[in-house]
Amino acid sequence: MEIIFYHPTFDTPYWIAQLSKQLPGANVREWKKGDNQHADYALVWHPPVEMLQGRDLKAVFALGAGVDSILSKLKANPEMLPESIPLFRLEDTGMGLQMQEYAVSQVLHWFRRFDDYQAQQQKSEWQPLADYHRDDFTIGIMGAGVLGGKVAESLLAWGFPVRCWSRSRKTMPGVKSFAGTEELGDFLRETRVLINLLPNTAETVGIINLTLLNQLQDHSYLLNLARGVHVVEDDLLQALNTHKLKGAMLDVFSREPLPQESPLWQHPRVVMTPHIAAVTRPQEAIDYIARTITGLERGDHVSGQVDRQRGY
Ligand SMILES: NC(=O)C1=CN([C@@H]2O[C@H](COP(=O)(O)OP(=O)(O)OC[C@H]3O[C@@H](n4cnc5c(N)ncnc54)[C@H](O)[C@@H]3O)[C@@H](O)[C@H]2O)C=CC1
Ligand SMILES: O=C(O)C(=O)CO
Repeated sequence: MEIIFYHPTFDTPYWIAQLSKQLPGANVREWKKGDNQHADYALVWHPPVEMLQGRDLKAVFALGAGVDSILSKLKANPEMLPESIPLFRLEDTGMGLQMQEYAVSQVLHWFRRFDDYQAQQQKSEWQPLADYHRDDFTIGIMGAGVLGGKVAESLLAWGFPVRCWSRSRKTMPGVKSFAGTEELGDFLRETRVLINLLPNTAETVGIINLTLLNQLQDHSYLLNLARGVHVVEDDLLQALNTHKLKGAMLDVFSREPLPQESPLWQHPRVVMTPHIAAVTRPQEAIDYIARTITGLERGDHVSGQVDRQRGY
C-alpha cells in the first residue's frame, strides 16, 4: 500500500515514521512536487492541486477537523478530487479536550468577573463586585457536533445551563437542543455565552452578525472557536460598543494573521489567541488514520467521511 503525505508545517519525518510503525504493510512517503507515482491514500493539509489531481486514490485524509480550505480549493478545481474518492477528516483525536479546556477556562473567567477585576486593577481600584449566578449564565453552543458536544459536556459538569443549536435535533443528557433556522431565535433568547463551533459552509458564513447578536441576552459574551468568517467583525465591534456584548474571546479571524490595523487588537473587552484553540495532536491523529485505513482495507464501515454536498 502506498501513502503520500503533505503538510506545510508538520514534522513530516515524525509522521512518516509513526504511520509506518502503525501500518507495517504500507510505504509512506512525503509528497514532493513532480511525484506522479502511484498512491492509494493521501494525507494532506492545504495540498497543491497537482498532488491529488488525476490520481486513482482510495481515500484522502484531511489532517484537521475543518475541511473548508480543501473544499474551497475543490470548488475552484473540481478535477482535483472526483466525487468517487472519499474525503475523511479528523474527528476529535484530542481536539475535544483542548476545546473543553479553552471554553471552560474562559467561561469561568467571565463568570467569576475576572475581566471586571482586571479592569479595576488597571485603575488601582479595590472593589468586591456582586456575584453572577449560574441561572443567568446560560451557555449556547452553535454547532453541536463532535467538538460542540464535548464542550457542552464539560460546561454541564461545571453546573451551567447548556443549550445547543444545530441542523438536526441532538439527544445529549442535560442539554436543551434547538434545530434549524426556525428555532434559532428561541435558542439565542436565553443565551448569555455564545460559543461558536459550526463548520464553515455557504450557510454559516456571516451567521454571527448584528441581527443575531441583538437576540442574545444583554451583556452577553461571544467565544469564537470555529472560523473567522462566521463573524461579521464590524457587527461584533458594534455589539461590543453598545454593550450588547460585554466581552468576546476570539481564536479565529476572517483574515489570519489578524491585520495590524484591525481595531480588535486594541479593544479593551476583546481577548484573542492565534488560531490555537485545538491543534492536531499527532499521536491521536495517526492512531485514527491508521485505524481508519485498516478498516477501509477490510471493507468495514468507518466514520469521519465528509459529506461534500453539505460542506462538512
Ligand atoms: N479554532 C480551532 O483551533 C479549530 C476549529 N475547528 C472548527 O470547528 C468546526 C467544528 O468541528 P467538529 O465539531 O469536528 O464538526 P462536526 O461536523 O462534528 O459538527 C458540526 C456541527 O455543526 C452543525 N451544523 C452544520 N451546519 C449547520 C447549519 N447550517 N445550521 C446549524 N447547524 C449546523 C452540525 O449539525 C453539527 O452539529 C470545524 O469545522 C472547524 O472549522 C476545529 C478544530 C480546531
Ligand atoms: O483542525 C482544524 O480545523 C483547525 O482549525 C486546526 O487548527
